[in-house]
Amino acid sequence: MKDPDFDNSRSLLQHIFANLQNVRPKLSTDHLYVEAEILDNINAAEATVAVTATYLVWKLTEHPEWQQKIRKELNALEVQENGLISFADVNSQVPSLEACLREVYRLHPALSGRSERLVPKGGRTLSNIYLPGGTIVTNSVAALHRDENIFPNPDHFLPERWLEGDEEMLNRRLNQLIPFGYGGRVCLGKALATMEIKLLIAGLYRKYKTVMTESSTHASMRQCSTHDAVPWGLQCVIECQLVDDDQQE
Ligand code: HEM
Repeated sequence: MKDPDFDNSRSLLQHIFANLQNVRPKLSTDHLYVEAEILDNINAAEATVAVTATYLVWKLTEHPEWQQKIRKELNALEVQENGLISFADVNSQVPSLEACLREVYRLHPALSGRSERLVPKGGRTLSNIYLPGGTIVTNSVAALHRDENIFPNPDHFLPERWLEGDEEMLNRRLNQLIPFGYGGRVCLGKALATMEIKLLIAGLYRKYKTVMTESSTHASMRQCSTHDAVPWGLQCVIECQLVDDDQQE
């Protein structure tokens, strides 16, 4: 049987070609352009997810009590016929994982460098400063994410800040959490990245616990750079130990 939605859907490559043919027919065979576009997407999707997943595993290893909370919530989920739990359930019924991931997005954004924007024609006044049209402006993700008025004890990994408190404060925190950028050029892979990371963590911590090794330390895990910001030590070495079914916390 044919699925009309699937038959009508296009791959990214088909979109690029269709767009080129409609808008810039002369460039329709410009392979360099297409290659650059594809490489751009691969690059945007690869290290960002790896860096975020690495720091989430590291933070959970440093804070085993959060591993236990996540595992407890995962174990309460229905197991499907294929032996797996569904992403819909992981996404909606594991609040501890959501809270830990948000804390990692806040403390260790994979990209915290420039996301430039151009001030529109006519200029704009921001915080009482007039910016002429055409000015390139940017923001500081680190300053927003470590604003102590919104995130008390900003340098500490405190997932509970996403699970407690009144709704107004939670919304202010969410509004100030922008690891994927903001506005018209916000990251296109935000939902995919979050799905990949949550499924990875769910798969790992349902069966295993992770413990520290001597090879990775607070110093070696310091984040460097603002673009695909990997740890200084260029690695995160932890040990995975199978959790015995009888010893499930
Ligand atoms: C945790 C993982 C990721 C993080 C932290 C991240 C972060 C970002 C940031 C900060 C931007 C710039 C947004 C802006 O200028 O406001 C961006 C853009 C982009 N990202 Fe991601 N990203 C991630 C994963 C992905 C994935 C998995 C894909 C694709 C499958 C992807 C595709 C893109 C694309 C295509 C853009 C350019 C959007 C545009 O300019 O219109 N990203 N990302």
